[in-house]
Amino acid sequence: MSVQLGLPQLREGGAPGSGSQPLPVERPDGIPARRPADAPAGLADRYGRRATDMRLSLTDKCNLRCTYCMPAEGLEWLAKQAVMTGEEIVRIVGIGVNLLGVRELRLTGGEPLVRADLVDIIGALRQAHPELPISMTTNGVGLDRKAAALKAAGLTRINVSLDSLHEETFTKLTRRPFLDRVLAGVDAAWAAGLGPVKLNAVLMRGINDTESPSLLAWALERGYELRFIEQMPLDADHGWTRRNMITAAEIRELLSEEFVLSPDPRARDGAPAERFEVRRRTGSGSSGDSGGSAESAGADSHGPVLGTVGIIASVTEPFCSDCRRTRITAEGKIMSCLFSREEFDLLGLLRQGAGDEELAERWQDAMWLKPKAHGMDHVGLDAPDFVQPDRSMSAIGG
Ligand SMILES: Nc1nc2c(ncn2[C@@H]2O[C@H](COP(=O)(O)OP(=O)(O)OP(=O)(O)O)[C@@H](O)[C@H]2O)c(=O)[nH]1
Ligand SMILES: C[S@@+](CC[C@H](N)C(=O)[O-])C[C@H]1O[C@@H](n2cnc3c(N)ncnc32)[C@H](O)[C@@H]1O
Ligand code: SF4
Ligand code: SF4
Repeated sequence: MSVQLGLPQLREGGAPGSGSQPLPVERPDGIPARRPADAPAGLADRYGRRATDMRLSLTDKCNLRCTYCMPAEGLEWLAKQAVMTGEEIVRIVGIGVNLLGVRELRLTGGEPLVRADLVDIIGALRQAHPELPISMTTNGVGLDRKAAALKAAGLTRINVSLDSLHEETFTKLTRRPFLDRVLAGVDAAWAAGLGPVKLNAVLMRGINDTESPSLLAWALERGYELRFIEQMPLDADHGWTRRNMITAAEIRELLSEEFVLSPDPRARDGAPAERFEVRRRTGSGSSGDSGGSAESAGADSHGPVLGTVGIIASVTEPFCSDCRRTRITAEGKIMSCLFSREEFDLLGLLRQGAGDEELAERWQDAMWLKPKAHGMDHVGLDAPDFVQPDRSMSAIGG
């Protein structure tokens, strides 16, 4: 079970703040539950990082059942009243932006498009924060009908998950026959001006791994930025194994059959994706000579840059030391790390009548306790002491 962090016990009907019990000074492991008074401003943590990128889950529901995320059946949805309303979302985002230094917002889920009030929520967020970059990660089902409205409401850009261009493979991975609908959604997002359109593909051994070069060729032709993602242990079925996952080194090797990758000179800026410039492999057509690492390709030897590709290597090349993310789940819980086993019930406190300042302080306290990496004090999703969160990726907000 996840631990609920530091929610003060309020007197019945009483206002928070003066009426609340003080938070425990120390947790059993000796870490103070409140951040020290001289801690840096904003959403700082004990490891010198500061979260400025907020990822907010709009719902735990989804219309696909990707094998690396959800079970085929049997996952219960949150009760409607447990999920943040549009107004609550706007208030929480406002606290993050106005009081805590949040500079970017990502809407995710579950599947954000299944929320009937999605366009209204985006419109209200945009009205409150005219300059805030607001992006969304979606599976793309139904996006063809909503892309223009999302753009008009103020969405800045979009990422769409697309693991395969083969109907059979897509259906096997997502357990739903919706490839055509996703492709229509990707095109509509581009046409609506929601670019740069980024595509996410989780590679699964023996299913879509060998398709990676053709998926990249397809994306490059259309001007989409494809990112390959290492599968993480966040599936409801707990089927992940380190041995069976496709690593970043393998991804580079697979792509080297057709392409030459060289490091993108732009700064990474804490992004999960390491970006590479892509050129088509010319000459002998030899494959596999990159040894799993990016080559320094001369423009003449391999032709012009066709675009970029990203590799998100959360498992084998983690980027936790520069993590700038804070997460809010659909039921308004703060998760300081994707793999946190401790959550802080911000929505509960809000519904008890807490003011913005108090909510901001509690958010800071929760982030102060952010683990160093992978929910622990060290990296290692395959480490013996790693414990997979109770929630699947869909319920956390990926
Ligand atoms: N380990 C880890 N992986 C993350 C985290 N955030 C995102 N990811 C992974 O990165 C993938 C892509 O995330 P997206 O929501 O598409 O966006 P992004 O790559 O963070 O951001 P942009 O490139 O700015 O669009 C997710 O599917 C996760 O697999 C994180 O905080 N920790
Ligand atoms: C949880 S989904 C939520 C948004 C939307 N439903 C979608 O699929 O884009 C966000 C991202 O998490 C990724 N994801 C889900 N489970 C994952 C896992 N076990 N390992 C790595 N990435 C995962 C998906 O591929 C997707 O790109
Ligand atoms: S990855 Fe996204 S689309 Fe797939 S099951 Fe999870 S939440 Fe749904
Ligand atoms: S695993 Fe945790 S610390 Fe590492 S990048 Fe993801 S959210 Fe940040």
